[in-house]
Amino acid sequence: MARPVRVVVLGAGSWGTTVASLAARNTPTLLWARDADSADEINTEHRNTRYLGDHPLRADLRATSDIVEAAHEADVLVVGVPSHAVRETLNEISNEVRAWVPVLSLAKGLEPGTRQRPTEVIAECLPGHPVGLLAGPNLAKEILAGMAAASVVATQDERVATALQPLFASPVFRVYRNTDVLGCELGGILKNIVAIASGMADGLGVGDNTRAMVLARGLAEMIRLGEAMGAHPRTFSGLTGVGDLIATCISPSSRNRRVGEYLAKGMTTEQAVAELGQVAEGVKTAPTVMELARDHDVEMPIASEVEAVVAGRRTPEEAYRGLRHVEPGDEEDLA
Ligand SMILES: NC(=O)C1=CN([C@@H]2O[C@H](COP(=O)(O)OP(=O)(O)OC[C@H]3O[C@@H](n4cnc5c(N)ncnc54)[C@H](OP(=O)(O)O)[C@@H]3O)[C@@H](O)[C@H]2O)C=CC1
Ligand SMILES: O=C(CO)COP(=O)(O)O
Repeated sequence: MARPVRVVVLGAGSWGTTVASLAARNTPTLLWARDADSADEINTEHRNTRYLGDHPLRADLRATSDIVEAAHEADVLVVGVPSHAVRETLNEISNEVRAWVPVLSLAKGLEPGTRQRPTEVIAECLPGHPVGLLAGPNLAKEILAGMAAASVVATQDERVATALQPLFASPVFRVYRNTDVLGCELGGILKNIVAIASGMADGLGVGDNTRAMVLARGLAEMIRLGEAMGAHPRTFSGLTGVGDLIATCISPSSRNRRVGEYLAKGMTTEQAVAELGQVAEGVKTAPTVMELARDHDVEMPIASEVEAVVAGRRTPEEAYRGLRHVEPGDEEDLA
C-alpha cells in the first residue's frame, strides 16, 4: 500500500498552525516553528498559546524547529510565514525540498522592494515546483473552533489543485479550486488595505452606509488593478475576492481591520502594529500596491488614502474627508 502524503507547513503563527491542524485531520502533518519553545509546546501540550490562546490542537499534529528536517519530509509544502519572510525562509531550504513537491502559499501580501506576490517569490526560490495558494475568507480562530468555512486552492494546472483539495478539506471546511492564481492571490492581498479603511471607519464612528460604500468602492479598486495586471475580473466575485473582503472588513478579529481602528483612535502605525503583536499585511503592502497602481495607471483613491495614513502623512479624519472629494464617475466603469 502507498504511504500517505506528508504535508509540511512552514510558519507556526495563527494561520500556519490552523492549516496544519486541518491537514493533520487527513494526513501526517509536520509544522515548522522557528521558535523551539513553540515547537515543544505544540508537541507536548498540543497548544500554541502565543498565537491561538488555550485552544487545543490535534494530538497527532507534530512540530519541529529544524527547517531542514521539515523540508526533507515534505510531499506537499505549505508556506505560512508572512510575505516579507517567504524568500529568506525558502532560501534556507532551496536545495532540501525534493523535486516536483507542490508548494502552496498562505501569505496575503507583496514582497517589499520586488513587489512580487508570494507565489512569484516561491517560483524563484524553488524553480520547477508546481506553485499555488490556499485563500479565502478564513479567519484562523473561527476555523480552529470548527465553524464552517470555505477556501480555494488555486493552481495553474487544475490537476494539481484537484490532488491537493482533499488534504485540507473537512465536513465543515469546503475547498474549491480555481486556475486564476493571479486573481485569487490579488484578492487576498488587496482586501487587507480595504480592511484597514473599514477599521478606520469603525474607529471614527462613521455610519454603516459609509462603511458599505468603502467596501463596494474598495472592491471596484481591487477589480480595476487586478484586471490591469491580467487577472480575471470574475474571480473577484468569489471567495478569494468579495468573500475575503467581507470577512476581513467586518470581523472584530481581523488584524488589518484592527490596525485601522487603532489608527482612528490616534495611535501611530508603529504603536498599532506593536499593540497587535501579529502580522497585518496591509500595512507593508499599501505602499507597494500604490506603486503598482501608478505603473498600471489605475486609480485607487481608497488605497491611496490608506497608504497616506499608514505612512503618517494624513490622519484618518483627513482620509475620510479626502474620499468625499473624489469626483464620482460611472459606477459601471470598473476598468
Ligand atoms: N490569521 C489568519 O486568520 C490568516 C492569515 N493569513 C495570512 O497568512 C500569513 C501568516 O499569517 P499569520 O499566521 O496570521 O501570522 P502570525 O502573525 O500569526 O504569525 C506569523 C508567523 O510567521 C513567523 N515569522 C514571522 N517573521 C518571520 C521570519 N522573518 N522568518 C520566519 N518566520 C517568521 C512567526 O514566527 P515567530 O512567532 O517566531 O515570530 C509566526 O510563526 C499572512 O500573510 C496572513 O495574511 C491568511 C488567511 C488567514
Ligand atoms: O486573511 C484573513 C482572513 O481571510 C485574515 O485577516 P487578518 O490578517 O486581517 O486577520
